[in-house]
Parts: sequence; C-alpha cells; structure tokens
Amino acid sequence: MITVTDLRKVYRQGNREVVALDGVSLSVPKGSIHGIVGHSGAGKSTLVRCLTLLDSPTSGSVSINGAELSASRDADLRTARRRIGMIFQHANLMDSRTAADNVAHPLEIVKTPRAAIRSKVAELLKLVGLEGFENAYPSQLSGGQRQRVGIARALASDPDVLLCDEPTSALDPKTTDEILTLIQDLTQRLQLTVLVITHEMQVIKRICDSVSLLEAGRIVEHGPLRTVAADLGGRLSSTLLPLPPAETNGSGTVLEILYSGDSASEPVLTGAARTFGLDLNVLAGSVESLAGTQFGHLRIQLPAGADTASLARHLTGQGVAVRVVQEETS
Ligand SMILES: Nc1ncnc2c1ncn2[C@@H]1O[C@H](COP(=O)(O)OP(=O)(O)OP(=O)(O)O)[C@@H](O)[C@H]1O
Repeated sequence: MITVTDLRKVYRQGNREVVALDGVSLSVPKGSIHGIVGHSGAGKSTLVRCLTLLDSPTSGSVSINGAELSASRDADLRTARRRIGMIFQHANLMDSRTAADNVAHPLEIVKTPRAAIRSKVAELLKLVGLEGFENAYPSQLSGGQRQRVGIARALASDPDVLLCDEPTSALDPKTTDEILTLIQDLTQRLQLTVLVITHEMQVIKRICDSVSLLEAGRIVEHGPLRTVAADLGGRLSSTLLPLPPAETNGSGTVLEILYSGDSASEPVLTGAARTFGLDLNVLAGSVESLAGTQFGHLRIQLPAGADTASLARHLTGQGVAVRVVQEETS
C-alpha cells in the first residue's frame, strides 16, 4: 500500500513561488491500480519526482506499507527508492546491452552475486513474456518488447510499488493493450501497488480500479472508477463517458441522464416515455462497460411543454441520475 499525505512542492523562480503540488493526499491499497490524470502543468511530473524521492517535497509524506520514505536519508534513501519500480513512456534501455544485461543492471548496482543475477533475470524475462530474447539488443526488439524489458528491469528490486509514467503513450493500440494486460496481470500475481500517470483515458478505463484528477497541484476529483463514472456532471465522468457536442433541434428542455448497473439493463427511457406519453428525442448517447459495470450516458430533448420535474423525479426514483443541461426556450 502507498499513502501520500498532504504533499506540497513549491519551486522558487527568482522572487516568485510556483506551487506545483498543493496538498496532495492519496492512498492506494496493495493489489490495486490507481490512475492519475491531469492536463499539462497540473503537477504530474512533480508528483512522480516526489514519489520516487528524486525531488524532495517541501512538506508532506510518502509511505509504503506504513514506513515513511520521505524520512529516509542517504543509504536508507537508496534502499527506500528500490521499493518503487518505475516504467516510463520510452523504456530508456541501454543500447549496447542485451535485454538480459539491461534487466541485470539494477542488480549489478547493488552488487548482487552473479549466479543470483542470472537466475533472477531469467525469471523476470519469463514473467514479462520474453523467454528466448535474453541475448537480443534493444534495436532488435519491437517497442512493446522494449517496454517489457523496462518492466522486467523495474521489477528487479522486488518493489512493492510500481509507478508507471505514461507507460503506453508511445505504443500502437494493439501493443498498448498487451502491455496493459501485462501490468494488470503482474499487479495481481505479485500483489503490487500500482500508480499510473497518464493523459490517456483509455488506460484508466482499461486497467484502473480508482482514479484521481490532478489540477493545478490539487486532486479535485477522486474515487473508485465506478463511483466517479456514476457522478453525472463530474469532470471525470464526462471524460470517461463522453458525449459528442450538443446539437439541439427544438425548444424543449435538454437533459443528460446517466444510468448504471441494474438500471442499465432496464428499458428505463422507453418506460418513462410511455408513462409520461412523451416523444423523447435522443440527441447523443454512449453505452459502455467500465470496471465490470454497464453505464449508459444519454442526452435527450423533451417536447416543448413536457413536465420535466415529474419526469426527472420518475427517472431518479429508478436509480437514474438526471441533470438539466438546457432549459426550455420559448
Ligand atoms: N524545476 C522547476 N522549477 C520551477 N517550476 C517548476 C519546476 N518543475 C515544474 N515546475 C512548475 O510546476 C508546475 C507543474 O509542473 P509539472 O511538470 O509537474 O506538470 P505536468 O502535469 O507533469 O505537465 P506535463 O504533462 O506538461 O509534463 C508547472 O507550473 C511548472 O511550470
């Protein structure tokens, strides 16, 4: 488990202070994957640097399984860093070394005996599906295979936490899928705690159990994927279940509705239309499965003069979230 408490990082630029992290707290349980999304400048790289202790936070703490990393000094700091494995957008392998020698590198640094390195490297390459590629050089490997070597190298020190910084941004969709499957599989098998920093919502949808939205150094929305997705009108919900831009073609009220789980399988909307004798016009919609739950997000327009309040009450009573996005125009 990783726990981040009230992490602040303030940079000085001449007389000016830049608050890059403004009290970030989060907690990720062992065996689960937490995604962090945010626009450019939100503080993602600063967070990565503070978590890996490459940069020291101005205040706040980072602890793994209750042991505070940020309190470590020098030799302790090096040991503490080994508890966090890192994967980057590009695997950053050493071109002059084979796959096996790249994976061996962190073990050589801490002077692991050669025989132990050999068996550990073989085990790791097998774990990431690269058996038989021990002697291949990075130039002889595909982007996905290079990323697998990077993952094996990140796991060499038996970390508790795996920090993935844009792990698939440089990969094609099929390879992205394979690497995400591998990360998910390793999380379960090794009971890792995984943090994924990404700008790709597909990555969040595909593997994350929970997610935080970072904005100007603060976490402005967070929670289990299912919960944030169900929060109609929330920023994460509207990026997880996006609708095309609104195009209305009448004067009636426009509603957005979001249904999930049990209500998703019911013909909620047609039932409501029948109950109220309304012709509902579906302007846009998306239906998809997230974290094992079916979600439907629709934008509908009611005919002019419809009893919006009663319809909204009816839908809410069926477990459907409703919000008015455009009042009836005369
Ligand atoms: N060394 C530094 N000195 C001064 N300001 C910095 C420094 N590093 C980052 N910042 C500032 O801190 C804020 C957060 O930057 P950071 O690089 O963490 O954002 P980011 O979310 O990673 O952005 P991107 O996705 O573009 O990499 C920005 O305003 C940035 O200008």
